Amino acid sequence: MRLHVVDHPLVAHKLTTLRNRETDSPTFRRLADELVTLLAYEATRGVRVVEHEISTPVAPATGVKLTQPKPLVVPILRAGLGMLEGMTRLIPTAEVGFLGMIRNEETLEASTYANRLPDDLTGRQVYVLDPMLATGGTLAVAIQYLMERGADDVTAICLLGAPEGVEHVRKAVGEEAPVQIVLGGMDPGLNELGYIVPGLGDAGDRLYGVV
Ligand SMILES: O=P(O)(O)OC[C@H]1O[C@H](OP(=O)(O)OP(=O)(O)O)[C@H](O)[C@@H]1O
Ligand SMILES: O=c1cc[nH]c(=O)[nH]1
Ligand SMILES: [Mg+2]
Repeated sequence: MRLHVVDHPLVAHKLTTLRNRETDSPTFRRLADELVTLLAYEATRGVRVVEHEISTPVAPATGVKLTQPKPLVVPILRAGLGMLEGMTRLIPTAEVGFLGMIRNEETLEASTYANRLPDDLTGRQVYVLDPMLATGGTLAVAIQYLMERGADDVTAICLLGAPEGVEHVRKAVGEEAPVQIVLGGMDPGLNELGYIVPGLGDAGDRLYGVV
């Protein structure tokens, strides 16, 4: 499993405003959207392409195009939905599947309440979207599930992560797994409620309001 923490001043600048408790929901949504596009640019360096012959107005040329089947993007509801548009702006032809997952706020265990994915993911390259990687319980379950269904290359894009979460996912999927985690920032740790510190609070609530 590979970890890439994006080191870019624009990402750090946008993350700072995102974290600020004074930032309202519309601004939070816009920033999450902008951030995912920046992170996705890094996260898709390994997107699969094949050679493609075209003719320019001047001469024949060999370029590349995305392979078939197209990459699958999987936002983890609810908060991951706030990253979907920014991702599909970069890969408009990607297919989109959905996983609805919720973390029990007492036990911190993740459970799945919705699943709308292609049945067979054999050989698929999958991009998972979830703004927060805290204990890692949610992401570990999601990645293991996608790999059980056949995905052979999984990249998770998260706005913020904590070392505990990264290590949990690493242990769950295994060191050699074809899994990559791309983070906009890595915070020092978690508090006793399992929240990332300093973090940004509850990403779902900040995107969509408290339910
Ligand atoms: O790494 P973990 O400890 O598992 O925590 C991270 C998860 O918690 C949040 O979702 P939440 O359960 O709050 O659901 P929501 O998106 O509906 O708010 C977040 O969006 C992640 O999915
Ligand atoms: O800090 C955290 C941890 C889990 N989920 C969130 O939305 N934020
Ligand atoms: Mg939440």
